[in-house]
Amino acid sequence: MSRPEKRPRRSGKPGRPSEATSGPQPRRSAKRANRGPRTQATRGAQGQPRVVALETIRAVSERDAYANLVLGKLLTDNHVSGRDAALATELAYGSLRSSGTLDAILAAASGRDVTTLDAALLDVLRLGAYQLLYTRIQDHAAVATTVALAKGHVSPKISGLVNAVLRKVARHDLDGWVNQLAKDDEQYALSLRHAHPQWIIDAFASSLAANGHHGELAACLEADNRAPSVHLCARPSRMERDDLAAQTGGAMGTLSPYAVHLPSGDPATVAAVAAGAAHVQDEGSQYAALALAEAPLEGPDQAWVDLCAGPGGKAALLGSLAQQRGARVDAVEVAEHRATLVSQSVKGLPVTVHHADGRAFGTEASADRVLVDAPCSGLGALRRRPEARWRKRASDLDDLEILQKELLTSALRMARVGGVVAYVTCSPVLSETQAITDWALQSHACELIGQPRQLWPHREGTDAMFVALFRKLAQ
Ligand SMILES: C[S@@+](CC[C@H](N)C(=O)[O-])C[C@H]1O[C@@H](n2cnc3c(N)ncnc32)[C@H](O)[C@@H]1O
Repeated sequence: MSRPEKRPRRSGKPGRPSEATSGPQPRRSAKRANRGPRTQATRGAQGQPRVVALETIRAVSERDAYANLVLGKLLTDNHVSGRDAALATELAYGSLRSSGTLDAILAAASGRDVTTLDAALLDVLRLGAYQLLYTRIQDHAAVATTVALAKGHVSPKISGLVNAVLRKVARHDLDGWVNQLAKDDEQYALSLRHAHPQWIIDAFASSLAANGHHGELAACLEADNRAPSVHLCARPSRMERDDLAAQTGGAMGTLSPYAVHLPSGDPATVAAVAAGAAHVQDEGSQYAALALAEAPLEGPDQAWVDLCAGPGGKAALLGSLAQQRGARVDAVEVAEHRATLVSQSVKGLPVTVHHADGRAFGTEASADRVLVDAPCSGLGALRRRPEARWRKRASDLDDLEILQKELLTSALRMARVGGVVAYVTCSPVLSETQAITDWALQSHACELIGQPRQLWPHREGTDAMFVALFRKLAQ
C-alpha cells in the first residue's frame, strides 16, 4: 500500500527513543473514553478473526487488493461467521482506514520511519495498534494476540519487536497520541484524529465552504469513518417501494421515491433483490439518475444515453424509467468487463449496451437526455473502501479533469438543442465538480437547469454525489 502523505516525522531519529514515548503519560483512567463496545478479550485469540483480518490487510498492502472482496472470500473459505466475522471485519477495515494515523503513532513508538519496516511486520503492528487505540479489547490481550500472530504468521524472530513497540503504543490513548504528535498544529491533529490525508481534508474544507457548510468539517470526516447503511432501489414497474420496505423492515429514503434503507443484514438475502425487482444502490446515485430523467424537457423524449455506464446501477434505474415512458437508453462503457456488468444489470429493459469510448460515441445532436457519470476521484465514497483514502493522490485529479471535460464535451455534442445533459461525480472536490461546471458554461452553448447540487454523507446520509444539469442551446 502506498504511504500517506505525511508531515515530517515528529519522533526522534531512527533507532533512538522517540519524544512521544518519553514524554508525560496521560491518566490511564481516560484511556477508554473514545472506544467502542468492549469486545470479549480473548475470543478467537490466536484464531480465525485476527488471522482473517491480517490476511486481508496483507492482500491490500501486497497486491493492491480490494479489502471488501478479499475479506468476503476469506470469511467464507475459513467458515468465519457471526460475531467472529464482525470482529474480523472491524479489525481489518479499521486498521486499513486508520493506517495513516497508526503509522504516525508506530513511527513515534518504534523510533523509526515506518517505510523502513518490513511490510509484513508493519501490517501486524497496524493490527495490534488498531486494537489498542480504537477498540475495547484489553491491552494485554491485544498485545498478546498480536505477538502470537506475528510469531505464527509472519516470523518468530519479530515477536520481541512487536511486543516492545505495542507496549509503547499502549502508553497513551488516541487523544494522547494526537496531542503528542500534533502539539499545536490543529490541521495535523484533525488529520490524525479522523484518519484522512491532509490534502483530502483541504479539498473537503474548500468544498464545504463553497457550498455554505462552514463548521461541518469534523462531522464530514467522521461520516467517512462510519459504515454506510445499505440502500435499495425498488425498480419502477417491477415493485412498489412500500412493499420493499414492508418485506425488509427498511425505512423510506427522502431523495428518491424508490429508495429503501435497510436496517441491517445482507442485501443478497432479500428476495426482491434476488428476483431482480430491486437492486442495491446508494440513494445519492438514485437521485442523480432521477435528476436527469425528471429534468423538464420540451419536444421528443425517447433517446437517452448513459455515457459512462459501468457497472450499471444508474443504467438499470434509467432503463426502468425509460420502459415506463416509451424511451430507449444507449449505455456506453469503455472497459469490457464493466460493459458486461452493465448488460447483466439491464436485462429485460430497453437498454442497448455498447463497449465503446464515450468520447467518440454517437451521432451529433440527436439525444434527448444524456448522463455523464464521470470517472472521478471517488472521494465522495470513502466510506465504502477503507483503504482508498491512503492510495489516492492529489495528482490523480489532473488526468481526470481532462477526461471529465472530454466526456462532457461529447455529451453536449450528442444532445439535441433543448436536450438535457447531467454531469455527475461521486466527489465533492471543487476541481471536478464546480470547476467543470463553470468551464462547460464558458466553453459550450449550454445553460444550467437549476443550481448544481452537492450531497454529503454527514448531511444526506448518501455518498457525496455532485449533480449539475445543463440544457443545450443553439450555437
Ligand atoms: C463513476 S463510474 C460510472 C458508474 C455507473 N454510472 C453506475 O451507476 O453504475 C465511471 C465509468 O466510466 C467508465 N469510463 C471511463 N472512461 C470512459 C470513456 N472514455 N468512455 C466510456 N466510459 C468510460 C469507467 O470505466 C467507469 O465504469
